[in-house]
Amino acid sequence: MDYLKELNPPQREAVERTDGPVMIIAGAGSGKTRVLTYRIAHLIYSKGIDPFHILSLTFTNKAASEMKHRIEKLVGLEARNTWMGTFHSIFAKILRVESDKIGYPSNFTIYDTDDSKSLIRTLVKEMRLDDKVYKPSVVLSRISGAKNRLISWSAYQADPFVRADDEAAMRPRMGEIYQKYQDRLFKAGAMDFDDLLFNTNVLFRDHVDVLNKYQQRFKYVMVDEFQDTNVSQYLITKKLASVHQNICVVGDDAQSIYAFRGADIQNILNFEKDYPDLFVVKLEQNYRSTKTIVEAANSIIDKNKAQLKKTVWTSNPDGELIELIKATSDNEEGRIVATTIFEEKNNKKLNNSDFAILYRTNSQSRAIEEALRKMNLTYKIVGGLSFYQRKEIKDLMAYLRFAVNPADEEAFKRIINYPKRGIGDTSVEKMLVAAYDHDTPLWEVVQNAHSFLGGKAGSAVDDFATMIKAFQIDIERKDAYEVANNVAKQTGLLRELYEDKTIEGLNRYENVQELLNAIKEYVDNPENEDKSLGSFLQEIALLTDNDQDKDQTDAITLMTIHSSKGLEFKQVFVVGMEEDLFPSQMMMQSREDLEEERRLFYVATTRAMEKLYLTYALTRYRFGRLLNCEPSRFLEEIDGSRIKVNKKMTATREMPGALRREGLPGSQGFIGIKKAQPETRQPIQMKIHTPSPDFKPSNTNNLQAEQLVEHPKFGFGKVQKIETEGLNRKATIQFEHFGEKTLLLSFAKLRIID
Ligand SMILES: Nc1ncnc2c1ncn2[C@@H]1O[C@H](COP(=O)(O)OP(=O)(O)OP(=O)(O)O)[C@@H](O)[C@H]1O
Ligand SMILES: [Mg+2]
Repeated sequence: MDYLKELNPPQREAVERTDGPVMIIAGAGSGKTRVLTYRIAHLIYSKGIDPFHILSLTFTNKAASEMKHRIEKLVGLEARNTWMGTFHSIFAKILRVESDKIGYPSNFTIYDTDDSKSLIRTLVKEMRLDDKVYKPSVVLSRISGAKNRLISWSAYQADPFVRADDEAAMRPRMGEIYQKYQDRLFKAGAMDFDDLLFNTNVLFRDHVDVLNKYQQRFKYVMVDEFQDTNVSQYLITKKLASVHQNICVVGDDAQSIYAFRGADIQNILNFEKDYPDLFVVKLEQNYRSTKTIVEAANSIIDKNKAQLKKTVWTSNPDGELIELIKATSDNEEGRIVATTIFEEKNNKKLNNSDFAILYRTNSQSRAIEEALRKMNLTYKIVGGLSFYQRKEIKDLMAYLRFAVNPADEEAFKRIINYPKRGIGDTSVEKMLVAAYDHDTPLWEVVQNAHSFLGGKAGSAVDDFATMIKAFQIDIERKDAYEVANNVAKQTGLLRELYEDKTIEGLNRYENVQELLNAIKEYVDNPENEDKSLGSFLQEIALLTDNDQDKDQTDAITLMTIHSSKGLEFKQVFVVGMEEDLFPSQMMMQSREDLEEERRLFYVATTRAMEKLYLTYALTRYRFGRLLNCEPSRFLEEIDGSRIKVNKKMTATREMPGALRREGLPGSQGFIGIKKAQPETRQPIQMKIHTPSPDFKPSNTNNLQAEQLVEHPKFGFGKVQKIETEGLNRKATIQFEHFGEKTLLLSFAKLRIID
């Protein structure tokens, strides 16, 4: 077998240099991931290394499974035994084995972001703080930032700089919340995502014998997308590799796009210091994209000051010019993208899966989805509100979580009175307070609740506890599927959904069935040795946004640029190329932030193999308001000779003459385009709006005309007028997608935006 022939000389060198520290920092599409894949194959095949001794850390679990399959093809089934996955999934597995060393049960729960925010909301309420100042998302990102830099709550409280920051932001009690948050997680036998890494560091720091064991096990350590590792991840890898020193990291500083999550470009620079005898490989040839795309991408990233110098070139043909498309509105942008894909598919005999549509924020997908649906083009959304974030799925999962770990407070709050069994909020609060005031495990309180709740609520809690105990006996004896199936039935959850005969109800019922199918699949899969419910739950908790496209249908991929890292598609559409949207207004506080946005643009363009489209709209609904937009400054930064304005598209649309503009960007710049007339919008009957995650109805007593609001079903809108008729106050609201509606304010649930 001559797999080494499929590599160019520097790639081959990186593959063959298996021992000692190696770093590959190279441009997009130059074969970094390919080198890692072949390197593992080479270790197994030529060096006879037991796959069990190889650890490889990837950005998504999907990337890991693709890599595994590729290696399997090269060296056979043995490859399955390599340790491959995201940092979170690998170290969650290790923590499950070693949890007792740090005082956790082995069946610890993993809290997702919703659970974390809900816990923070509870704490903020208990501390009688203002949740507008201590917003759960803000508090969580502060805590997360600290943990990713390995700052514990006590270090946080002791650090005068951190304190000064919080005080300046009028949030002096942040450190206290952090402490309480960790305490509650611990008592609930739960870890959030950041804890998986933080606690691994604690484990390795305090238990040398454990560290030793894993140092011996992982003789070869590899990290893909190294530019996006944070300090916590870097330290884990460094510790693991410190005995054998066989560590290979690959990445591209130009693609570092997770600074906001604590990724630190400094890791690349430190790496050279930490390993003085480091072997550095340069890969310069791009195999992915046409010359046009490679050159355009180079011209973009050149504008960044902070970057390591490197050259990227390709021997691929020039290919087609990049096409720039202007649309009058976001809806028209969607229509143009859909028709273009339709034409390209026919002309070039492409599949749906050859196309990707990338955007800066998830909310942009709506207009695109509508247009694709109208043209009957199959698509899938990666990320966004995923299957496992749906309410009905979270409900059943909460039952399963609680049965496995009855200390799990967030799961408890979700299910104790769902389906309704007459246990009111006050009773629930009483139980939680009892647990915290007397420092008693929640499960013990629940089992004895009748003694202090009494009456109907008391006996309802009794029944609940009996039911959970029966599930726990099941868990000991049966596989995950049998248990889950039984839980869905016994709790009344399936019945509740079955009896709801609306379309949404039916959908929810089917979703729960789908979850049960997924568990069955998990149990039937011979690759999963541990078929217990606990093991299934852990797997699900660690799914990353990119892991959920299991079905094999031929579909166009829609996703944020962030999720597109490492992937490639024949044709790529980057939509919403507008100032304030991309570069994003929200992220732009400094020059560094602009550079990070630019790297994001570099990532987007370098996903394309054959053809790149860039589109922008002149008007767009954002935050419930029709806004005029200006083309993104990034469009002017691309080498003008690599791009053409799609005249056909702009000319065939009915647009005011002043908007039709010909010629290439760059020369005069086209930021000066006259503002568009807002398109007259027809209310479109479309799917019900999904309310914002933190949707909470506002007090509307002082609601006035011109204010922007969000309605849980009709979405965003602007108040036209307020009228009073007898005792009733009515608001007439122009909704973005549902037209004008008049609502009675005593009934309508509205969130006031500003
Ligand atoms: N020597 C080679 N011969 C042929 N094809 C190659 C070679 N090296 C890489 N490729 C192909 O080029 C494409 C890009 O490779 P790969 O995904 O490994 O690049 P990368 O550097 O990891 O990119 P990114 O920075 O986007 O993660 C893949 O389709 C890969 O199979
Ligand atoms: Mg890669």
